[in-house]
Amino acid sequence: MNFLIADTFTAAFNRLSAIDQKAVKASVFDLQMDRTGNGLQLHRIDKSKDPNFWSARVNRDVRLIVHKTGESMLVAYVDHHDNAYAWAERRRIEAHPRTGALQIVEVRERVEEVAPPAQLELVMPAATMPAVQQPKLFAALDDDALLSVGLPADWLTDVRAATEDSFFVLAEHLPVEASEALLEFAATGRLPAPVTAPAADPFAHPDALRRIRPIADQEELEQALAFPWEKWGVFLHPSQRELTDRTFAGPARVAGSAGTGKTIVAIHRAVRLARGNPDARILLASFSQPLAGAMAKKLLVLAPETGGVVPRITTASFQGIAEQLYQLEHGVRPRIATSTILRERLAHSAKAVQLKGFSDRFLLSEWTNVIDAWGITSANAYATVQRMGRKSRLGPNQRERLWPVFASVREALAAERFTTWAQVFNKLADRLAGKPHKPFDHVILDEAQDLAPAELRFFAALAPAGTDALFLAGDMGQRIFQHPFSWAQLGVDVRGRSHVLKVCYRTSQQIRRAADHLLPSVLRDVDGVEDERLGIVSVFDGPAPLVITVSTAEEEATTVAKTVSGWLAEGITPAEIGIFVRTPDLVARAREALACVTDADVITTAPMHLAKGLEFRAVVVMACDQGILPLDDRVADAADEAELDEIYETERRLLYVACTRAREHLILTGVAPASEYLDDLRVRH
Ligand SMILES: Nc1ncnc2c1ncn2[C@@H]1O[C@H](COP(=O)(O)OP(=O)(O)OP(=O)(O)O)[C@@H](O)[C@H]1O
Repeated sequence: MNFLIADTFTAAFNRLSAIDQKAVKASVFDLQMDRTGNGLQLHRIDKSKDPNFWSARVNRDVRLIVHKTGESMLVAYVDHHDNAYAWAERRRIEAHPRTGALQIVEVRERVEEVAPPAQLELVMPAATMPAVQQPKLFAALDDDALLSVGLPADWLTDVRAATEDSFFVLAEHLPVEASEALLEFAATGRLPAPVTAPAADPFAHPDALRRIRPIADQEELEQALAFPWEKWGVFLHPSQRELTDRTFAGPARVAGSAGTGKTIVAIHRAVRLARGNPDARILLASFSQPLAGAMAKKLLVLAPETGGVVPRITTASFQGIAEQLYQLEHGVRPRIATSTILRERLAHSAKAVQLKGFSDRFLLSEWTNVIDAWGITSANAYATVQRMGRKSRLGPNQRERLWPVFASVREALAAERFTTWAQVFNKLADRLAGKPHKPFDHVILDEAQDLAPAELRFFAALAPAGTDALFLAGDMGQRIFQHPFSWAQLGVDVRGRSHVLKVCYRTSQQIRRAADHLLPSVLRDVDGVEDERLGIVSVFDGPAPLVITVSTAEEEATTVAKTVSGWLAEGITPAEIGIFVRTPDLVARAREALACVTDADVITTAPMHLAKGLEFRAVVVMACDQGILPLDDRVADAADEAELDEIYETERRLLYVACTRAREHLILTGVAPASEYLDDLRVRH
């Protein structure tokens, strides 16, 4: 007999007190050992429409709801006595007649039972909103189309009557595959192709595996109950599972907007590869040490078994792993030239050759993004380099004049035993290329959109080329540190092996939609790989983000303090709040605003660049003033119109990253005249 648990059970389990949870765990373990349930006093739930629902006694008050057939025992729900019964009385578990996926269907009897739609707050002030009757979102879809995406027949009428505001309330009652497909239809006018059933087994359908997981043994059960709030540890979206399980003949990439679970896929994939081959050595790396640390923690959730796969998965930051390998080779850490040193050496060399017409900023940027990034070591190489991502054109004469400056800086740095990160990565890549044995079998990288050329070369060389060697997770819309360049030219060709995730788990529909207005709907990289950003759906609903422009910094501080205090009063903890500003200097403005707020020291205040990869229940993006977003200093850096465009776009992406850290609440504040980007967020959706 199959033993299974449902996500409705883990979610309900999570809401119980610690004492009740302990008792429930013991009962579920008993049930797994003795699947007849004889020891647990099973009672059939007579009032349920589904004759296979039974209750099992956990303690005086708590009841476990199981669904028992000849072939399977499914742990479906748990709650205090009356609630547990009420839940089971209103559910059916059955294979959907069209898709074949097993579903937990909420029985739909009377239309008025569904709560009226919540009044949604809108970004625009109410006074300026025209009072329009909302169109029915799905009126154009016939029964056949609605059933094809897994909508239970009971809900056809409600869905056809749904408007934009009422749909989210309704969506909570529907199986997720149906609500996601309908949201995608609302966003794009297209219904996604249904997931085809692989076999006659309704439990094996990819949509069923999102909510119901077969448990093979006690170890798996322990893992599933160890961190019930980490739903991703047990239940994956079919598109996430597919990318976790698939074998790729060459380098592959997972893309997707913020919060679509790219990191989750990267971690699952690492564990899957490690479990699949007991000798495999895997690198799971991310942009920074804190992000690598966060992945290491999640890895333990997914593979808690001691002595298991975790020791074979190395988690590290991009620079961290390079530093370790450098140290192994050279016995010392690399002596990295800071940007102050570089600026000083460049100015000195420019003066020595009496170079005119190029600013110090330009020299540093050309050094960092062209000479050093691409490892240019000769005048010839500089004459022909494509200066990828540098939009300003440089003719042969200009390059000839510039080269002696860069050549002398290279010599000066070498003489002082300085190196740069790009040199470290490039040298290690060269060394690895000649070695028959590589340090890893599989390399998985998160935040791949911010890889520099030398870093990509290095990571591509870390594992033997071939099946599943390199897997990259990233979102072009969040590229904030690097100029774009061709991955294919460096041998990392992901064309045909690039997949986009479309379900956003982090950010409410309202916040995600507003943030999406900051970016184009399709992003294309240098190799022509496209990320389509239309049709992304969020799995939950919340208040619309607020955009507030005030006249003075004091007024802004008062607004932020009031908002944050309101969140705290609502039960959001200080650790669940993040405040982001454009530059490190502005962090003081955020701290001052929090001066009178309780437990303010636990609230994260940071520059936007450090927001990457994080998430908070509530976020404030402060100081969105003109001159700050985009940052005047950076705009002044632009060598020409084309470079100016790139700077504007990068600043926009930075704001997108900051906004998409928010799960439920987002507020943006600025002192007038405010950042022009705020107008995009204010657009009525
Ligand atoms: N299948 C899932 N079920 C439930 N929650 C999920 C699932 N997949 C991801 N999540 C949750 O969604 C949030 C975002 O996931 P993750 O950090 O992997 O997204 P991301 O695409 O890497 O985001 P970003 O691009 O912003 O770094 C996390 O809280 C994660 O736990």
